[in-house]
Amino acid sequence: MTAPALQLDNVACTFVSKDDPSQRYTAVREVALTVGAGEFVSVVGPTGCGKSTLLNVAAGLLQPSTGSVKVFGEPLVGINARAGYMFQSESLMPWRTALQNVMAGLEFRGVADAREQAEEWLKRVGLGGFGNRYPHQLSGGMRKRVSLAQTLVLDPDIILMDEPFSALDIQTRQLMENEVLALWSAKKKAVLFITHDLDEAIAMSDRVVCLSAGPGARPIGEFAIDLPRPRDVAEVRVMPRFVELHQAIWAVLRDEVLKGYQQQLAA
Ligand SMILES: Nc1ncnc2c1ncn2[C@@H]1O[C@H](COP(=O)(O)OP(=O)(O)OP(=O)(O)O)[C@@H](O)[C@H]1O
Repeated sequence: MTAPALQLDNVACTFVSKDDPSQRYTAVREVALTVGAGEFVSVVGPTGCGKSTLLNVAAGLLQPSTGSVKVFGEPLVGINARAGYMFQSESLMPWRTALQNVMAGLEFRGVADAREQAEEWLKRVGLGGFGNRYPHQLSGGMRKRVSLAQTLVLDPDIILMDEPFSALDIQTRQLMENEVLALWSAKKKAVLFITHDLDEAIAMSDRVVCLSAGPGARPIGEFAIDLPRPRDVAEVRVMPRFVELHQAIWAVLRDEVLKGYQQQLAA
């Protein structure tokens, strides 16, 4: 049996409290999470529960306080070199054109045909004619496409996405979600996708993992999404099975979301 792309075992992350440095805050604890090679897994949970923290652990940007992280069976040491990331915030370099942004990682690696590969990826994300534009000359959706090309051009075995489309309007967002699914199904990389949007999680994923509210957030439910593929994220939402899955997952998540919301109000 091949090792999972990503395996978190008994992971906990404790931070020094921002309000009172003498206090410690345990964001997540007892987290076991696996993403199989080629599997698309989403993590959903209330606001502030620790979703980004887990993604940072998977990326190797944050060392967990306890527990272990394995990447294709090997213990993760330092940055996860087999993963590419796409974050919520803009990650493009404003002084570089779209093409130069997509090329940057390949250049850094010393790849000889960086320009050709970057041009190819810009075409794949529908921006063939826009390589010479600077980020400020592109729409929000286009900038996300450039980010996507920038991530995928490096051909990572694991793709880590932290609410990548949350800033987009709903139509652009659905287009991007479908594009990601099409690209993913062609290459079948492992994806760990963080979102607070349950509809998006169900529409995209093979599996949805629910986290409890913090402190000490941990997985409290896991659901296999047995909807047929290929999927159109807008069409799949009206399928009876989608509605059933949504109800089942929301039943697990609802109280936790309320708890998370109340904690935010109290903070
Ligand atoms: N470096 C840090 N130092 C102190 N506390 C932190 C640090 N990083 C995260 N936290 C705390 O850990 C908790 C989890 O944060 P995290 O950003 O992972 O949540 P999230 O689920 O991604 O939130 P959201 O849904 O709002 O994006 C929060 O209470 C946050 O304030």
